[in-house]
Amino acid sequence: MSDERVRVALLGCGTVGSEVTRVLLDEADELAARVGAPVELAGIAVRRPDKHPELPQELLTNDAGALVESDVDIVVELIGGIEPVRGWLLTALRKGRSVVTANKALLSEHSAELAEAADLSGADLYYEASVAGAIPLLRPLRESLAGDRITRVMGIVNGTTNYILSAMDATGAGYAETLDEASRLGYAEADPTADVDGYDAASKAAILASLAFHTRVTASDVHREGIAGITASDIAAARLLNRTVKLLAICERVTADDGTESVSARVHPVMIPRSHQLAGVNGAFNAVYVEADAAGELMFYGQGAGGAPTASAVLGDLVAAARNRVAGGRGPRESAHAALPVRPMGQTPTRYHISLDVADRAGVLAQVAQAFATHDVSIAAVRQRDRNSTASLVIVTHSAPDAALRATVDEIGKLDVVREVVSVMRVEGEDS
Ligand SMILES: NC(=O)C1=CN([C@@H]2O[C@H](COP(=O)(O)OP(=O)(O)OC[C@H]3O[C@@H](n4cnc5c(N)ncnc54)[C@H](O)[C@@H]3O)[C@@H](O)[C@H]2O)C=CC1
Ligand SMILES: N[C@@H](CC=O)C(=O)O
Ligand code: NA
Repeated sequence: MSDERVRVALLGCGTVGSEVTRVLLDEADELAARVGAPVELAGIAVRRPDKHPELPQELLTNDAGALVESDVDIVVELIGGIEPVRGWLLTALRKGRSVVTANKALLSEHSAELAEAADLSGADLYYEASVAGAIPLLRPLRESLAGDRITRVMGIVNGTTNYILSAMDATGAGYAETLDEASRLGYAEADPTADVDGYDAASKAAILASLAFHTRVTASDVHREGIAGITASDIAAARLLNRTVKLLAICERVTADDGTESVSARVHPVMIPRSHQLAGVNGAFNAVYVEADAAGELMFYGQGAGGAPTASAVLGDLVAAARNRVAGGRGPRESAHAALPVRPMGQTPTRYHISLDVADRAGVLAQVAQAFATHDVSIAAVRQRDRNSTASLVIVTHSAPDAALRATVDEIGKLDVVREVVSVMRVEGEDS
């Protein structure tokens, strides 16, 4: 074992940071054996040191900037958000300190400048915990699959919304009470609108698309819809079709007829058949499918949120960065050479489920069908149920550009014969 210590600065000691601290202090000998040198916690930046009587007081500071500038080898950032963290991490990387972070909000907007700063000094930048919590997913994309051609990454990447949707589906629980529970359990972001409005999943989709397609994709490139608009009617409409509702991140490599390639990345609620493997992913669990030319289909599953699971991924990165310090060498650098354009959502082929209450009289179906024909959208299935003077129509389309599907829904909503558009949602997967 090397005599040289690897000195670690920890920024933030909340849900995830407190679990990382516990392991660093309690499992110091074990970590040293794995790294090949002692790993020393040099300081912990917290907002209010007086609020942390449980931590070694000599390690605490409220000056994260000064801790980053001090004599440390690795900075572990578990505060979250973009500023002031971005400045601290750029400073750390420019000074040659390796960075381990779980901060998807920052990475999905600023990974290019962080990667450039890391390259200039030769430092490592690791962020396994930023997507799908404990699940080893970014390392497989960056390393194990680096020789393959990935075509699709799709899955459930936000634990909070999956926890809420699972509860709504299983027990009919209300949205607000379930969100409070997800926050109490440490799954939700400090501002939970990042979860429910899909920002967190969009950040993760940007990170996944960047790694999968060797292209810089930022959160603003990702089409984003959250679950705030999901109602009991949507859940009931899905149930009638033996489907359930999940918030999915879908990243695809799209090849046009002329062979040119682009990338599509989107986050939105989707109805999937109950027989689909993602339908059985409940609570704060995440699951991600990766499709690659040679590997075929791979599935990654596990705890996507929570202090201890996320700390597992952070500590794995910390050990990797520490080993590089001790043995020399670097982790994988940014790979963005493909620089594919991002395809707008309107051009992305999707399929819709549309549930309508319509007047129960002759010619209604023809008017509705005409709206589909006008936008060149073909219908895969129609189901009708009569209720007094109203009928309920459930329509599932074939694949069509999303813009055409949206235009069809707008037109249908304006028809006199349509009393209410009850539910509109994209669908994935075939009914068995
Ligand atoms: N909680 C989870 O399940 C997961 C969280 N993450 C990410 O991990 C990071 C941390 O998340 P949590 O631990 O859940 O958040 P948290 O809100 O529990 O902890 C953040 C801590 O940073 C502290 N902080 C804020 N400003 C500070 C400053 N200027 N100096 C020192 N400390 C400061 C806060 O007081 C708080 O204790 C975020 O980037 C989050 O997105 C990633 C995966 C899962
Ligand atoms: N708020 C996030 C935490 C993990 O990334 C989630 O709910 O998934
Ligand atoms: Na992960």
